Amino acid sequence: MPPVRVLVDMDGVLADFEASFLRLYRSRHPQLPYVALDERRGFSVEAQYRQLNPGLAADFVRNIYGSPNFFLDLVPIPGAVEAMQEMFSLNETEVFICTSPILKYEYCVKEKYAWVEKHLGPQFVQRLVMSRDKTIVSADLLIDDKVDIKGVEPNPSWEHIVFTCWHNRHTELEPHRRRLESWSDDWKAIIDGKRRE
Ligand SMILES: Cc1cn([C@H]2C[C@H](OP(=O)(O)O)[C@@H](CO)O2)c(=O)[nH]c1=O
Ligand SMILES: [Mg+2]
Repeated sequence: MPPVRVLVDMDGVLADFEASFLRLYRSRHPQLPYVALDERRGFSVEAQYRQLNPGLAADFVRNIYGSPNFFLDLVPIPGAVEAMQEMFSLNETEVFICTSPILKYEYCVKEKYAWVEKHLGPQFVQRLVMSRDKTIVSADLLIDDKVDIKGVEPNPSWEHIVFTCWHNRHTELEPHRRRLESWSDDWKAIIDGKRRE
């Protein structure tokens, strides 16, 4: 039987983008209104902050996650590091990290590599795929918090498993779509299910 190939997203799945964003935003702008984590709706942080405060300058929110060390200092999502080490050691399983850099890439790209080496080790630095378009990367599974993943390939090879995150927990999915609620959820059963397909 061929191995099962799994792509694991980084922000929102391995690294806690939302919590770090809020912490840095509040420390820089303690006088401004903010969106609490359990009030987050929709993938784009910027879109929701703009709704709250339409007068925000174009790069006001983007400057937070475009800052040096933002991506390097992201805290791992609970259970993520352990799950990745375990997934890496499974027989007949190929695991890769698949992440999109932000367009203001100066710090982000290098820091994503450094984060992976720091938290997951050099074996995962070799397994880091950076692409703004994940539909062209081939695999059996993509575990990702972004509900709508679009790109040039209309029929990606992977099944997208939605990783539950602050911004998507209220999103209703079409009945055929599956979620991984957290790293305590049974990710091994999802991989084993793919082996039998
Ligand atoms: C702008 C923005 C980016 N991101 C993350 C997702 C992408 O990483 P990843 O593909 O690892 O989830 C990256 C570029 O969009 O930044 C958010 O999670 N929320 C946002 O509002
Ligand atoms: Mg993500």
